[in-house]
Amino acid sequence: MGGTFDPIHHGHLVAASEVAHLFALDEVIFVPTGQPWMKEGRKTSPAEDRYLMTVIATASNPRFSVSRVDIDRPGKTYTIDTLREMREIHGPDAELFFITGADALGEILSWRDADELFNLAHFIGCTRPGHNLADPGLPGGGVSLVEVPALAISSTECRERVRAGEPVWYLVPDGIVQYINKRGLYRGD
Ligand SMILES: Nc1ncnc2c1ncn2[C@@H]1O[C@H](COP(=O)(O)OP(=O)(O)OP(=O)(O)O)[C@@H](O)[C@H]1O
Ligand SMILES: O=C(O)c1ccc[n+]([C@@H]2O[C@H](COP(=O)([O-])O)[C@@H](O)[C@H]2O)c1
Repeated sequence: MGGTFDPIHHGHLVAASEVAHLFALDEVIFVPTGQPWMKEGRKTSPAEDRYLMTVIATASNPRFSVSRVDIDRPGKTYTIDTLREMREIHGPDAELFFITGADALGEILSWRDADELFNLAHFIGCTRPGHNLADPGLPGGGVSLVEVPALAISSTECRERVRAGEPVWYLVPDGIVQYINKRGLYRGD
C-alpha cells in the first residue's frame, strides 16, 4: 500500500487490515512515497518523519511492515518503479497486489506508464467516503473493487486540525499524536 502518509491515519490502517483479511495476504507492506509528484506545490513533511510515523503506526500488527524503497530511490516517486523493485526483492513467484483508495485509483490513468502497471501487480481499490469507486479500465486490467469500513479521515484534515490546535486523538494512532507533538509537525504550515 503506497501513500504519502503525512500523517498515517486510521483510514489507511483499517483499509489495509480489511484487504489483508479479504485477500488472505501474507503481508501488507506500507510504502511511504519519496517525492510524491502529484502533491508538488504543497508542503510535504520530510520522508524520514513520514517513514518513522508509518513504522510506529504499523508496529503492533505482525502482518504489517514498511518498505523504504520509494524514499531511498532518488527523484520523483512512480509506482511503476516501486512495483519493479518489489518484484526484484520478492522474486518471480510472489503474488503482488497494490492497494489504493478510491481517489487514488480514479487518477491512475495519469500515472507514469499506466498501461504497464497492471502487468506488474493486481490492483485493489478500496471504498473511501466522499469518493466514487470505479474500475479505471486500464489495459490488461486486473482490478478488484472492495468495500472497507468507512472512515472519513484524511491526512489533510489531520494536518489542519494540528495547525488549528484541535485534537487528532483517535483519528491517528496514539504514537502518532506523540510523534507529531515531539517533532512539532504541521504547526507552521
Ligand atoms: N480514509 C480512507 N479510506 C480508504 N482509503 C484511504 C483513506 N485515506 C487514504 N486512503 C488511501 O490511502 C492511500 C494513501 O493515501 P494518502 O497518504 O495520500 O492519504 P490522504 O488522507 O489521501 O492524504 P492527503 O489528505 O494529504 O491527500 C491512497 O491510496 C488513498 O486513497
Ligand atoms: O506512478 C505514478 O505516477 C503515481 C502518481 C500518483 C500517486 N502514485 C502512488 O499512489 C500512492 C498514493 O499516492 P498519494 O499521492 O495519494 O499519497 C503512492 O504510492 C504514490 O506513489 C503514483
